[in-house]
Amino acid sequence: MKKIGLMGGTFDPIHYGHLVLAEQVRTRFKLDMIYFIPAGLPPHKKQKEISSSKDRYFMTLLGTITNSYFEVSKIEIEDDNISYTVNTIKKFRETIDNSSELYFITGADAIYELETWKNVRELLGLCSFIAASRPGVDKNKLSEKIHMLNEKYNGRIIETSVPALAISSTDIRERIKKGQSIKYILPESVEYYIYKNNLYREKQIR
Ligand SMILES: Nc1ncnc2c1ncn2[C@@H]1O[C@H](COP(=O)(O)OP(=O)(O)OP(=O)(O)O)[C@@H](O)[C@H]1O
Ligand SMILES: O=C(O)c1ccc[n+]([C@@H]2O[C@H](COP(=O)([O-])O)[C@@H](O)[C@H]2O)c1
Repeated sequence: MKKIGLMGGTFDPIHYGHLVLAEQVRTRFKLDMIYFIPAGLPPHKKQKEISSSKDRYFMTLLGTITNSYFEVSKIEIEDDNISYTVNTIKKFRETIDNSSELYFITGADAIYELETWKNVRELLGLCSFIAASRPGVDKNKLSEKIHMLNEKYNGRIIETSVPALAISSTDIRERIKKGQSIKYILPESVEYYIYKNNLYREKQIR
């Protein structure tokens, strides 16, 4: 029986917060593999403000390339519909062995929004969730929230903590706009990709 982690995100861009979370969870929960799934059309983000799925896919590929336990899945970016996790899990299940266990990995912020996700009851019946603390999130409140969700939906949300990295994609995009350094916040290859493709810069006024 295999234990497979799924790490969904917009990854605009992928950064060390995502990678540390995934690696810590992989080793702690003895997962055989983690699939990073860049969202095609992320349900809760303003579509026109996000980078193309091609750029986010390439950055996710570059960012995960040095870890042989990490793969990148095109399952959401190849689909023109909104990337609802419940649909992704069902589709992903069709591609793997029936006995495999699926663990959807998220940061604490996603847990607070979970009840707004599509078909949350069905979703929690399809896979376990691993919810990691994230800087700025109160751990007691997170535990209470997880307890409440598990009771209400008969879910399997497991709490874990990872080394706190106060990094977000939003902050990286802001830094680039302001011309500040992003070195050591994300993999160098991703940093190069961003500069080479001129991502996240204000439009030039001519
Ligand atoms: N620094 C971090 N520590 C722990 N979890 C994180 C961190 N950054 C992102 N995550 C988690 O990774 C998943 C994907 O996140 P996402 O791609 O939206 O990144 P983000 O940095 O939160 O992006 P944005 O700032 O654009 O909202 C989410 O479940 C999120 O909670
Ligand atoms: O299924 C949903 O309704 C849903 C709503 C919001 C977010 N998600 C998923 O949660 C993951 C993190 O989302 P985000 O917006 O923080 O990058 C990503 O895989 C999204 O597809 C899923």
